[in-house]
Amino acid sequence: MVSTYRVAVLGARGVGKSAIVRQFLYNEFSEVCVPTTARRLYLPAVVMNGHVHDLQILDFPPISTFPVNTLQEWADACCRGLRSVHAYILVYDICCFDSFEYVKTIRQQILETRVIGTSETPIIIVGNKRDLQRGRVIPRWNVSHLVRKTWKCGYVECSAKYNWHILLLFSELLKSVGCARCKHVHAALRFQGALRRNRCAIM
Ligand SMILES: Nc1nc2c(ncn2[C@@H]2O[C@H](COP(=O)(O)OP(=O)(O)OP(=O)(O)O)[C@@H](O)[C@H]2O)c(=O)[nH]1
Repeated sequence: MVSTYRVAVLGARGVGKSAIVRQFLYNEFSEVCVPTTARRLYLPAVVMNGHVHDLQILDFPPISTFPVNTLQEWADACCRGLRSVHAYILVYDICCFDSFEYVKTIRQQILETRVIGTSETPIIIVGNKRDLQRGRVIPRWNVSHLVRKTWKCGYVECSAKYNWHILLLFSELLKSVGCARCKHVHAALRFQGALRRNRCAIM
């Protein structure tokens, strides 16, 4: 059986959202900063522990506010599909304080606008640009403690540039969306990559 999971990647301008997705899908990284102007949909299939999962990864440009209802979601083309995903990846740049504040705000808005009675949509907080560790603005322990203990969210630090912990991020993601088969997976779990690498549509 193939399961399909829809995931939204959100974060402030230039934190590396697209770089993370492209590193995961294509094993490539570019120093050139090309601002995302419209949401992009990637449709990889991922094999994990012998099971195939279809992912729909939505890479969003920075949004000003999370849509409070379905009407607002559909009125703004950039936000379409945002409220109905199975998980959120909220990315910040470990060297940029404001980008963490952005993540805080968006997370709060997601919680406030969540439809009462629906099951919780997992949120994973990602600290990107770990290779620039010397420029870190908030101690790792403080963020990790806040995110894991207080927010009850997953926390991963990665470097899209050096492909460090990118697979870990997506394995955490699959685990968090309740993939029963993946619940007892340990660090040795292996992704066999995106099977249909070229399935990328710009919407
Ligand atoms: N050093 C370093 N640079 C990175 C890393 N990830 C992304 N960058 C750089 O950060 C810049 C922005 O990367 P993008 O992937 O375009 O960021 P984004 O969040 O998708 O940007 P917008 O969608 O326009 O908001 C680019 O110049 C990347 O090369 C990383 O892990 N380390």
